[in-house]
Amino acid sequence: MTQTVIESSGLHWHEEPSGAELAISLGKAVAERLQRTLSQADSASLVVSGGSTPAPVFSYLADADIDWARVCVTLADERWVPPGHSDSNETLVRDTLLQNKAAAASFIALYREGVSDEQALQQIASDVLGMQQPFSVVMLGMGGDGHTASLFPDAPVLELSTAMSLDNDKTVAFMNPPSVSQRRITLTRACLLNSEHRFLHITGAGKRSVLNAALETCKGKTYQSGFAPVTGLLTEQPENASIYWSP
Ligand SMILES: O=C1O[C@H](COP(=O)(O)O)[C@@H](O)[C@H](O)[C@H]1O
Repeated sequence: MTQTVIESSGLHWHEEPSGAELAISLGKAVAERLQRTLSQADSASLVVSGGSTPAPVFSYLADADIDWARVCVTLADERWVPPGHSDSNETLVRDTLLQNKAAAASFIALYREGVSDEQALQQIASDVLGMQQPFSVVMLGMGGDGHTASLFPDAPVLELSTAMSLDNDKTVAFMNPPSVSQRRITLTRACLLNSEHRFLHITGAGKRSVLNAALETCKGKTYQSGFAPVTGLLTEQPENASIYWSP
């Protein structure tokens, strides 16, 4: 593994030659962080992302020797589709992470059925805030447009600015970015930043360029309108954030 510190931001960059090796390095780092919390507290909390990138890390973690019965897992964001749908992040997590040893972990779903939006937001906030705080580990991904979780750059201005505001005391928010077909629900930036450590997991030259351009634009400054949302999860307490990348 190659490890460097990005000079302009102080962020730690970890690089492996392949996605399979990256999944192992990242899986080990996440497992160590969970163990660290479990050695100091009754329970640990793990926030994970969905999409196409994290499946190999989830499979690694599913076999990790951790007291999973003391770990609670939730999602950074969800597509508003029921479990079982091919786009459901919950389904990905259940099929890849919550297997084998990790099947003993508890899971808080973001998708809720049969309740109003307001009730869903209240229930999720209450469940998520019941997890070990600050979160032991937050695992983030990034889309080619610079979104992370479901904090999309093209979301309606008020939705995005509220979800990104550090003065926002809401835990979770609905997002309606026109670039994607489904409505989204996401943990807010303030909620995600309340974490011991954030790992950003990205692969491919394209995403590396997007991230580098985003970091160059923001120059380590706190998030403001016009910056790629992903930077808002990296430039605050950069010592508590690491980027894991492979081609
Ligand atoms: O839609 C989403 O996109 C991001 C990135 O996904 P990827 O497929 O490009 O890895 C993901 O982190 C997020 O959880 C997901 O809902």
